[in-house]
Amino acid sequence: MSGAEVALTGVGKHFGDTAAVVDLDVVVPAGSFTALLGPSGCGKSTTLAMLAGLLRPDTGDITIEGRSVVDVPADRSGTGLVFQKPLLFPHLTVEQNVAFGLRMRRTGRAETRRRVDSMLERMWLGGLGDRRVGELSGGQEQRVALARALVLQPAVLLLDEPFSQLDAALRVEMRTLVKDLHTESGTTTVFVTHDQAEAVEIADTILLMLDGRAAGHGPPEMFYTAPPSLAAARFFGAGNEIPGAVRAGRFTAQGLDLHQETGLPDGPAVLVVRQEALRWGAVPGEPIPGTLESVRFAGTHLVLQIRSAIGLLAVQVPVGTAVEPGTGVVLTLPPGAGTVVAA
Ligand SMILES: Nc1ncnc2c1ncn2[C@@H]1O[C@H](COP(=O)(O)OP(=O)(O)OP(=O)(O)O)[C@@H](O)[C@H]1O
Repeated sequence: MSGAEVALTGVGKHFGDTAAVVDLDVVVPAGSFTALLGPSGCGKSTTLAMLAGLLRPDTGDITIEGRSVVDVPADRSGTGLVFQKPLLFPHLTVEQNVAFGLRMRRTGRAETRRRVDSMLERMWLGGLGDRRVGELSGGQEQRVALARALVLQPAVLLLDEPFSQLDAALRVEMRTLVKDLHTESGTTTVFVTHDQAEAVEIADTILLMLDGRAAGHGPPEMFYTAPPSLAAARFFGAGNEIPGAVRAGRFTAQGLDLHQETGLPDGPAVLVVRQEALRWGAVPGEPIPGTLESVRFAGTHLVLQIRSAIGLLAVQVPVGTAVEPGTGVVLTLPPGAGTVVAA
């Protein structure tokens, strides 16, 4: 089944005095792979639980393909859910776990067998159908949990940090599997993670949540090349923050016009520039003279710290670049390399 559009309008949820989710207005496009990203406690799991119909929002509405699901029981909302822990039925076999939902729906015996068998094959679980789930590895258990959700052909697949308990190599394998499944089925997928690298790798769209609120929604590249706020830039590790001000659409720092255009109104602002967006040496762009203070080996590159008139700046250069601390150097800010955000 192909995916469905999911829309949240003014969605909020409190637990006592804690505002877990505040006024969330988001449209998750049909067929997208959306990462719900943010630090611990920002409201990701609460949002997912509301999408799944496990929690009722205090305010607002959630629709799937235009139909409100706020008062629809979780098993009828058209969503499939996989948690951090597989939560399989321990007394059932792999095959019985995967068939469970179909049996509940009174799907015919032959049809159930056909769908379960084909799902087990697809999940590299062929031959394990008769195993008790207690005899499986962590990765196999999580594949059974995925199979159990997907065999029902949900319109929306909801995944809450599904691989966080697996080791690094297995996580990479499972990400590839989930991405391939998404490509094959087109099922709208919402994937909760606190890991920015995982979100960038797996998703076509990221919804960043900070303190219960949406703090940016767009393709992964957007958060690198045009972060919507200082907080969003910091979450993605912007690298350099140059304080300054906007006057008539131009950003200046320490009286220097860095030729960065912005639509922001006049007032204090910060130019965020990733370490890899600054250039070492005089190339086309805004030259920034300074003194090389330190050099740090970072595995795939060197990170240089340069003292300049606009503050201490970090830039990445290839390993092997000839650098000598204490010497005068020139960095370049290429046109459009930074983003001006409100302070
Ligand atoms: N059942 C609950 N009762 C009380 N407070 C809750 C409950 N569930 C969540 N919260 C609070 O709501 C806020 C958001 O929690 P949520 O679990 O949605 O965040 P999260 O981003 O998923 O965090 P994590 O990555 O740590 O799972 C937190 O402050 C949390 O303590």
